[in-house]
This record gives sequence, C-alpha cells and structure tokens, in this order.
Amino acid sequence: MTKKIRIAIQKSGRLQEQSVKLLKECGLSFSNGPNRLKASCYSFPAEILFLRDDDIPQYVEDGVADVGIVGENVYIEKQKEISVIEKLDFSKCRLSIAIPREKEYGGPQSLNGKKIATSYPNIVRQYLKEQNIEADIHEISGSVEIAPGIGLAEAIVDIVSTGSTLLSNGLKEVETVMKSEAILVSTKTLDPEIQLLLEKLIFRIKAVNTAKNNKYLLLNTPNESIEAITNILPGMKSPTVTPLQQAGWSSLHSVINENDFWEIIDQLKDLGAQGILVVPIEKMII
Ligand SMILES: Nc1ncnc2c1ncn2[C@@H]1O[C@H](COP(=O)(O)OP(=O)(O)OP(=O)(O)O)[C@@H](O)[C@H]1O
Ligand SMILES: O=P(O)(O)OC[C@H]1O[C@H](OP(=O)(O)OP(=O)(O)O)[C@H](O)[C@@H]1O
Ligand SMILES: [Mg+2]
Repeated sequence: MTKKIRIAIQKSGRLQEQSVKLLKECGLSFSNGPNRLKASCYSFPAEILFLRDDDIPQYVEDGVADVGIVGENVYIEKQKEISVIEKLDFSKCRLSIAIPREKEYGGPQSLNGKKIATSYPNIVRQYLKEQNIEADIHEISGSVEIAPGIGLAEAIVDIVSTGSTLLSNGLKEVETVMKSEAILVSTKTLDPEIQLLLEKLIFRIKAVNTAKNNKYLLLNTPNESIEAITNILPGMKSPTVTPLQQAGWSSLHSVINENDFWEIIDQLKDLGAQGILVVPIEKMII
C-alpha cells in the first residue's frame, strides 16, 4: 500500500481558508466540512488533519503529522524540534507591544517593572532578555487586547495586522517584536517515501506561489523596438515574438514580476508599445 503524507492545517481561524486554498491549488482535493477533523485526498496520497494551530508544532515534532502549516509566531513560540520548509506568503502580521493610547511611551526600557499580558510568553521573555528589561509576563490565551482596560496589565504583546483591534480597544502599537507569515513545517526525519511526497508538494507550492507574483504580459511593438523591449522584459528565457498582419509590427509575449510592472510601463510606452495586456498566471514552473 502506498503511504500517505499527513498534512496538519488549522481547523478554523485566520490560517484555515488560505491553507485549504493553497493545497487545493496544488491539486490536493478533499472535503472540509465544519465538523471534519480528518480528510483523505482523492487526487494525491495525502491525509489532511484539521487541528488547533497551537497544537500543530507538537503534532509535527511527534510525527503524528508529517508536515503542517502554522504562523511563524506559533513556530517560534512553541520551540519544537521541527524544520521550516517554506514561507507561504499569506497571513502576514506582526507581534507588537501595545500600551493604552493616552500613556506616554518612553522606549522599551519604560516597560521595566511593568506587567505585560500575552499569549506568547516565550517570545516576550526572549525579547525582554535581549533588551535587558525586567518585566512581569502574564500569560492569557486570547482576547489579550482587553487586558489593560480591565487592569490586568500595563502593556500587551499580541498580533497586529490592520491595527483595528488595537484601535477599538484604546491601545497604540509602540514596538514590533517580530514579523510573521504562514510557513510550512515538517518533522525532522521523514520516511523516504513521505520525503518524496513532500518534495512533490513543495514543487507544486513553489509553482503556485511563483505564479502569484508574476504576470503574463502581451503587447504590440514596432519591429525596431523589439530588441530594446526584450532587454526590459527578458521573461523566463526570452520573449515570444510573432509578426502581426500589419507590416512592421509584432506581438511580444513575456513574463514579468508584478512589482516591476509600474516601473517599466513608461519605458514600454516610450518605445512605442501599444495594446499592453497583463494577465494572471495560474501555475509557473521555472
Ligand atoms: N489579523 C491577522 N492578520 C493576519 N494573520 C493573522 C491575524 N491574526 C492571526 N494571524 C495569523 O494566523 C494565526 C492563527 O490566528 P488565529 O487568530 O486563527 O489563532 P487562534 O485563535 O489561536 O486559532 P486556534 O483556534 O486554531 O488556536 C496566528 O498565529 C498568526 O500567525
Ligand atoms: O490588527 P487587526 O487586523 O485588528 O488583527 C489583529 C487581531 O487579529 C487576531 O485575532 P482574530 O480576529 O483572529 O480573533 P481571535 O481572538 O479569535 O484570535 C489577533 O489575535 C488580533 O486580535
Ligand atoms: Mg490558537
């Protein structure tokens, strides 16, 4: 019987939807109803385990799951013997120190002797040690932003993305402790068959994520500008150039990193390019 790779993802919460989407884009189809804790993939030898995100590092360390998707913040906090395989480019956030909006902030040293509420005691302990601060860490498992308002702590360390949770709880962000995004983690030593499945999965994840950052670009160019445009748009190997019906003109197709597009658009126009189309790419294998 062929072995299956066991992939742990969050059951519900901030990582869930994007983790499911990524696996499905990688060709792993499975059903994920609200009460499902385990699902078999139809199209890939894999089993999906739906778990609390905080438990995923432990399950991966124990080998109950071979790989898992967690936030870097949880990976660092849990201090488990597991490997980081790949950053996944979603659930981007930061772990920040926040204090009541009306309070003056006098730098990290002003936290000396204060009480800090957090769900990330190990990360905070390490930060305080590095900054040479003596403060009291009060661990709570959720709704951390409420702590200063009810007199539980003078500061908090929690996840911030848009900052709206801090704002609605009368807090202000004063320091970033770490940045985080979703990552793929794995057990340190994998069975060789599972390792091969993991390599297939990584190949697919890279194809999906590279495609997201790139766009397919089509334009019409006067033939005398082909060389100059090729220098600006080298593409994966070199652009495809096909003649148009209209003499002296060609259609040029290439691939471009999304971030570069607005930087080069004026140069393309100056070289006489017309009818520029930018199209999303679904998968990209370099
Ligand atoms: N507002 C946010 N924006 C982006 N990413 C976030 C945000 N909040 C959390 N994350 C990331 O998603 C992860 C899971 O967050 P979530 O709030 O769903 O955790 P949780 O409540 O502990 O879930 P669980 O019930 O699985 O324990 C966090 O560890 C962090 O990496
Ligand atoms: O800066 P913001 O965009 O407001 O995001 C930050 C909030 O998002 C997360 O909570 P979530 O909404 O996932 O709820 P939770 O309490 O269930 O973790 C996190 O714990 C923060 O409270
Ligand atoms: Mg959790």
